[in-house]
Amino acid sequence: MEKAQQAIMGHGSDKINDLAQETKEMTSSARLTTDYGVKQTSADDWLKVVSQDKQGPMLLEDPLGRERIHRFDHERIPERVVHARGSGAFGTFTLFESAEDVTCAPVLTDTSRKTPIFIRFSTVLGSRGSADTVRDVRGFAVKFYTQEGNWDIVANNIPVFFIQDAIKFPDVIHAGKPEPHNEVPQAQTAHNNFWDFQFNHTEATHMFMWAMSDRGIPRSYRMMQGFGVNTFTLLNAKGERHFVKFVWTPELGVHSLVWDEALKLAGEDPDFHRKDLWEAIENGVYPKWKFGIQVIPEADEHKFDFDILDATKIWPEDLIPVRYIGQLELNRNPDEFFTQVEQIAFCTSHIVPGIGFSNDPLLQGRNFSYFDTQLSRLGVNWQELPINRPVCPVMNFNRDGAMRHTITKGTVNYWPNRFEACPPASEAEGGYAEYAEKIIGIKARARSAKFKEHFNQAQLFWNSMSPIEKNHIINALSFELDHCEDPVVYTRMVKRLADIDLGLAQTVANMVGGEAPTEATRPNHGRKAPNLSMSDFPPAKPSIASRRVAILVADGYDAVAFNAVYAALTAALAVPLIIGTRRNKIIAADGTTHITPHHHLEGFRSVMVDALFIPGGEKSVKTLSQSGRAVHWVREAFGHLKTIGATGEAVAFVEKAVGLDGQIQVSSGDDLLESFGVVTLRATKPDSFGEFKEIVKGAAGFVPKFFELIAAHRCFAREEAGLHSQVAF
Ligand code: HEM
Repeated sequence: MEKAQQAIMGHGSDKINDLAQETKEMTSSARLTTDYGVKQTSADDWLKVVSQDKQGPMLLEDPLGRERIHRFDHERIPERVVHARGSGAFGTFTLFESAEDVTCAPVLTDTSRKTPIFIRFSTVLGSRGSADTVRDVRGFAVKFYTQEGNWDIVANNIPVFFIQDAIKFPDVIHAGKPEPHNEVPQAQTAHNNFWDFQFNHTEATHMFMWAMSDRGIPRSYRMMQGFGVNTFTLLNAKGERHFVKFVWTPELGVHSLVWDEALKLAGEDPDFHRKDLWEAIENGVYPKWKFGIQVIPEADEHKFDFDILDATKIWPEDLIPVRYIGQLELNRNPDEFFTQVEQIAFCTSHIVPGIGFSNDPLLQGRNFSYFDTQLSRLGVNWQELPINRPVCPVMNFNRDGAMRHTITKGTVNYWPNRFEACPPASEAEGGYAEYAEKIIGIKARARSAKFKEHFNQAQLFWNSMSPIEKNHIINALSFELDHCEDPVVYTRMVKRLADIDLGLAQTVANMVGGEAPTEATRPNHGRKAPNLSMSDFPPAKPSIASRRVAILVADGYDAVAFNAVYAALTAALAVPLIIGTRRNKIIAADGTTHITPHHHLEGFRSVMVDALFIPGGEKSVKTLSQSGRAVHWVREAFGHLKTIGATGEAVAFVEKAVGLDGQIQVSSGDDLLESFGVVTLRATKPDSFGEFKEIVKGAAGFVPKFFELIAAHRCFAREEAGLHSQVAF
């Protein structure tokens, strides 16, 4: 009942209210019926001809039995041909600043509006049941249910694409998906065919650098940027046209997993991103993104050394700054996965008046592809499905087809008709008017000259990375090419890297085999651009909200330290997770206080949290130090650059577990010490934890220091000093 009410009142958008008409509640007062509405007396036994021992053959006559099996047999629909694995949520788009100078679309000019949205996140290559944390591009598709009709930005978390022309899409996807002879590997680019294609198809070079960067293994969907990738156009009331790219940036900053963590999560918690999104929304920590536009006046189309219609190129922000004008917020989880997340269908061709296409040849092909694929995935009437239907009236002469819902009254189904029923709208009435673009040309399979340059921006991207990000790209390429068994593939690919940077090519060649190039095939131009490195996006307000923090305990733990940290984490809207030696009650050192852990050491693993705290307590710490699994928790968290906090007797435990012979400093008394993301305080008093108010730099007290480090996401100084790689985990 509460949920039904929430569905109506909840984040009360037009779309939620629309869906409420279609939403049913399963309650104890409801009774089991067939699909045709007849109440059923049994859910357990098929109708049979029975003898006295109640055994006997089943009767085909039983409509309930047959209906149950029929319906089950046909439950699956084809999964998406790409982006099959995903999850999503409802939310709101709020406009802060009118963009009426460039567009007349009310969704981008009317600041009093709140537009309902649904966002679906996805990986690209894996099938529907594959793991969330694989290295891949992430889909970031947004449906705006505007008053003028649905507007879809079918975006990714990477601003460029592998191909310039849609005709190549089947090739790039075939090359990345499991190989055709043995259907291996699942949801991976680390195989011969993917890298064979990357070598042979040089326009993909810029994109594969992004995919090999940390952007390919996000910590959370909530910590990724979104990019519309393709070039669209905006039309203002004066009839002027601008080229536009859409981009949005998360409030929480842009953060990634580390590779070993991503690999392990794929096995230990394959639903990691799906659960993360769900948990944050359930806890009221709503993910938010600043929504922006990059705009180029029509007259400036040819002013750049790249073609602004080429989807393998970014528009560098020092040349074309992002103008942030609004906010996307997710604030409501779906009620049912299938009817909402699986059945939602996006189309790049869905635009509203004030927004138009460009001659971007990737976009033009996408405009055909999405609509077409929805026909085979969902059927011709897919736009009538509750999640897909607009919140404004739909009225036309499209008719019939499988699963048609709408009942349209009247005697005519064509235009023009003698009743003047349902005429086209005038522009003044909000009718979509195409921009009158002058086109004179010859019919040819051709691309503009600037499309043929494939390496400048790959270099720009590489040059703009921080040293740590560069290391991670080298490691990613070294991993991927190590999985290519065919020497032709990896020896050619390392040569290709010399088109980007000689040092990069030499280091990777050394790791994966193949002749290390001795000179750059193409000198590095040395240019950089802002906002390509993930480190360019620190959150405006540091926060640990929604961060998962494990607290490791055994019998005899220090309840004062535990309570102080647990309460502070809760106050900071983080998610404290008590990890015990067992899930049954754990008794504190005082012999009376106790807690019930959320998980036990074997059931949960350090990869599922952002940070670790171990309170003192002689007996508890002794038990933990004798547990190989507990030691592994500490080492793995250290190896994955996570903040580790320890107090009392746990300080010595952490020092020993990490075992770096004094390379990290720990507290020896009442001195609070932070060393490479390890915060320790050996001698604690009830007031030594410090009070949590807000996260500030250089705060005093154990808790504020611990939180400051967690808010920084990971301790990269540990990696820079080469400490994490000395620890076995
Ligand atoms: C700029 C490059 C591209 C981006 C950013 C992109 C993004 C996406 C996203 C986010 C989805 C998942 C939608 C969802 O969540 O349901 C998707 C699905 C899909 N994309 Fe793309 N894509 C790109 C290029 C292409 C091209 C060039 C084609 C074909 C010519 C294509 C065909 C498809 C198809 C068929 C689906 C499955 C749609 C469904 O079944 O619902 N994409 N794409």
